[in-house]
Amino acid sequence: MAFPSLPPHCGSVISVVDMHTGGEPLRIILNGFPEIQGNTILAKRRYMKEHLDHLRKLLMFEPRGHKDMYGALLVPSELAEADIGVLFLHNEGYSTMCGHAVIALGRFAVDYGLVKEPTSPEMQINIHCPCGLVKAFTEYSNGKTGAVRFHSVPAFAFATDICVSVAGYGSVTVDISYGGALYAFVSASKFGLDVNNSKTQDLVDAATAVSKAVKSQVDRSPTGSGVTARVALQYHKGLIGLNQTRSFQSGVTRSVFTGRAIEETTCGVFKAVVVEVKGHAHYSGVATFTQESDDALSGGFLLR
Ligand SMILES: O=C(O)[C@H]1NCC[C@@H]1O
Repeated sequence: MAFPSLPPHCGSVISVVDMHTGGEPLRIILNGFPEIQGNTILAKRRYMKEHLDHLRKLLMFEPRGHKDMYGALLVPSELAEADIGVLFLHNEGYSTMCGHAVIALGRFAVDYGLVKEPTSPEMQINIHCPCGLVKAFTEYSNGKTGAVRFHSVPAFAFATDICVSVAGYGSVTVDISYGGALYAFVSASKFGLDVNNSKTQDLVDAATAVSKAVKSQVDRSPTGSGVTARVALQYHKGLIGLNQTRSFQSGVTRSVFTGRAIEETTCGVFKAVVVEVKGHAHYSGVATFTQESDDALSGGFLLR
């Protein structure tokens, strides 16, 4: 059936491009947003949180999104070497780093002409994230973008063998490591679980319990910043050397990221490493979202 004309729309209209990286969604905002004020990326993040949080909920929550939706809002950066700046959005707020988003943005920036004439076999894109400058390298040949690798901000083991009390599970030993965001690592076997074979909900329940004690989460993809933090932790423990590539598979989607420590560095008082993470992102859609003034649910809601 052919529709002769579009129905009338009123209220705000926001256009997005949807991608996913190993199954983890990313909604990139194309237009329809007001200007984000602030002289630095962190000031812009605060401005968005204080003045435009309703737009995060509009795009991340149902009926347009869902609890696990992620978003990227491109903003100008104050760093001369940055090609683009980005704020990351999700169901709870604004993260400092999002590796799966960086992988998707590596393609998007080239495909949407946000950076100068692409070069083959790879194009470097400097992405200013709230955690700092992240260098993405996008494969490019015959006019097509491919896999993306990125170099993290310095990553380091923050604390190891920390005992935390986890509701319902008792005392659990965790390692805490930074990969642009802080992660707590705990062996699934301590919960009688296996990341490849256990039910996702059981893993989520265990991670949520640990999260309540030390803050963490379970992801569809292997998690870019999580892989970064994990490689830094393994390097710190002497389990891997420089340039030793490890593969990390999502127990949920089976998608794979690779990670390796490529260089020693420091971050304040911590011995740190620059970690390279590589993965694939794909486009999944283009959408224009609208909001009607008489829709009581138009601001977004979450059912779980
Ligand atoms: O890849 C990442 O780093 C992100 N994925 C969802 C949670 C993390 O921020």
